[in-house]
Amino acid sequence: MSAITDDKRRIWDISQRLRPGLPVWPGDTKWAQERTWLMEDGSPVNVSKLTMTTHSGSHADAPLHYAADGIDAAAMDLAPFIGECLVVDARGAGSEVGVGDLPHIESADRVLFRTFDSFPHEEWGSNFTAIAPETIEWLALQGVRLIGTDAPSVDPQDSKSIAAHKAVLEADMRILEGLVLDDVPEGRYELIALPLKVVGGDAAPCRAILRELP
Ligand SMILES: N[C@@H](CC(=O)c1ccccc1NC=O)C(=O)O
Ligand SMILES: [Zn+2]
Ligand SMILES: [Zn+2]
Repeated sequence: MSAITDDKRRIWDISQRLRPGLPVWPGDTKWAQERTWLMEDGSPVNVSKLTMTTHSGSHADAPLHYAADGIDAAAMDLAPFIGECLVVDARGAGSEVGVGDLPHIESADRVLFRTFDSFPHEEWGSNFTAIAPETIEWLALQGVRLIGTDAPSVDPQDSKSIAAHKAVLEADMRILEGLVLDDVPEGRYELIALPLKVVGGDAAPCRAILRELP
């Protein structure tokens, strides 16, 4: 029996399906696919072209997104994106997750927030729950290195200060946005969510999963 099938730990795929019609930030690049080589036309293979925003679906922001001199997706260390995490049910937090919405959090390196009752797979929602900058500062003081959310941003859609992203920058934390956490009970899991190695990328899509801890 291969080691792959031996590992019976449950896996939750917390990634959005990348497809035409994928909801994107208003004004951002829509997801598009085009076949460039077709077997039906005699090509030995099918090949496609993708047009997409770096912030497509479940993705990791790079510091370059919120700091002109920030590092890009290809330069980010991978350690924050692999390891034990805590999933927190923050539904009902309202416009933003405040420190008062947090459970007692001890020794968490990574915290993922669920804010949707049901993830909006088919339509863009502008009134998503952001994360208050004070919450990010507090989590940084607890040693948290990565913050994830099912929302499309840690800041409100109309934010001009992007104070939550700036708090992340100050603490040199990492961000995952657009996760799908509907089927994930609160608790501790192994997170694996590796950003594509996009040189110059201000963000990069991830195939994000959670796995039962050993
Ligand atoms: N996922 C992005 C959303 C974002 O910031 C954004 C994406 C496209 C165009 C503009 C954006 N932000 C503010 O104007 C974020 O990191 O928050
Ligand atoms: Zn983003
Ligand atoms: Zn962001």
